[in-house]
Amino acid sequence: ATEISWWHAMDAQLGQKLEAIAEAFNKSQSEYKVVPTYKGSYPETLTSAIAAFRAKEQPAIVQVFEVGTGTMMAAKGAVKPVYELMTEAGEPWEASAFLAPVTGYYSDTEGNILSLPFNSSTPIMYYNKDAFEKAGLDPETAPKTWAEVEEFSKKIMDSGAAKCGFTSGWISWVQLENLSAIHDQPYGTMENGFGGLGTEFTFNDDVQVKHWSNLKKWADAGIFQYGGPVGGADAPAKFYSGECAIYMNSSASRAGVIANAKDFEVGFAPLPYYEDVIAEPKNSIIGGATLWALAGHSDDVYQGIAKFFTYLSQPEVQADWHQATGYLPITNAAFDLGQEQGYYEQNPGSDVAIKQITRGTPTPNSKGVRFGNLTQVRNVVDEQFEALLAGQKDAQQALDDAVAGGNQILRDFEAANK
Ligand SMILES: O=P(O)(O)OC[C@H](O)CO
Repeated sequence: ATEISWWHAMDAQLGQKLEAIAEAFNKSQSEYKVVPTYKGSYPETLTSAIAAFRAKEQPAIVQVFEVGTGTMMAAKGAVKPVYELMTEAGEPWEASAFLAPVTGYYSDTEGNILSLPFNSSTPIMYYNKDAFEKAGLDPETAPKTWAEVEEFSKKIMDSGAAKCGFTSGWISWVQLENLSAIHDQPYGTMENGFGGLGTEFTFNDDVQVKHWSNLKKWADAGIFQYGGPVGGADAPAKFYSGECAIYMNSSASRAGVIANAKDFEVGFAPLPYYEDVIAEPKNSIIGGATLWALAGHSDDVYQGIAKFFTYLSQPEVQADWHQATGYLPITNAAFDLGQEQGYYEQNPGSDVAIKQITRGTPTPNSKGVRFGNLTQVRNVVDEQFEALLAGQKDAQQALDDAVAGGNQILRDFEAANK
């Protein structure tokens, strides 16, 4: 069989499920063999793929997180766009089969999908119902606003139900990029980078400054505990162990929560918002990753990738992956299938992410953020957030410095992609 190498960044429950899907595809036919390899975190996987491409040892498929999209789109000679791959391979391909927020993010200006939106997510809120109950709060009522997050956290801490109010994965994604989208604030110019190169970041405006000031205040009071840079590796354990009663992270953290938060009931809710800023929060934005086919492989390999992508897009496979992980059902048919199966009714909270990412009418500020080298920009955001927590600067200064550092990265990206 022709081997199709697949580099990915999924570990623990997500990695096991991914391996099982590759295995099922391999069993379903005998011409192609998909060989998945775990390459570390999302940033590590992207870096490995770029290095491999330069050494002409690139895998057939690489999983790239959403913030790597701008970089991949600019790397024209390095990728094989999915719409082209599917057409050339004669595989049926309907862009309209995919959920609108997903297709919008991963398409070029002509509306062609460039990578397969295999695992798209959006951040949500998880909470410890038992801790809520112990604190005299209604376990069925999650905090809706940031004011309630603060109020509930204080009650939880004062009653001894938990040591900390909340923690969060991915500060940049959850507490800055999504914060901006939900409150209909631009993250940068030119429709958050969708308009092309020549963009500037603008995430140092009032709402972001207010939120980061609050996070610093809440961190000092012990209400908020920082989960660490990039994905926030320390955040999940703080929730699983009962230390923090509220946890904000990817909808795909659901798999880990279900497997590890065994000692209490978990509630699922949309992300909080500032009611004095917006009465009806906008949709949250996409995260997770897509699968990019890379250039430089044989026709036979491309034929196999196309067959595998068709397999991954089938309603049964998609619905199974979505239900096992918490990633969004990326096709409308996979969502419909889940409804027919009664999945959402039987699993309360499993549709929070879908409802949140599709609520209201998206604005240019809530379509997503797509800039070149955004991976590096996130590192700058993390550094500035840590400087804020360390008391080296206030929120305005930290965000101003993150914008200045981010803009420099954008200029470097433009210079390299002229
Ligand atoms: O944890 P994931 O896979 O949903 O990804 C979270 C972020 O979007 C990564 O940039």
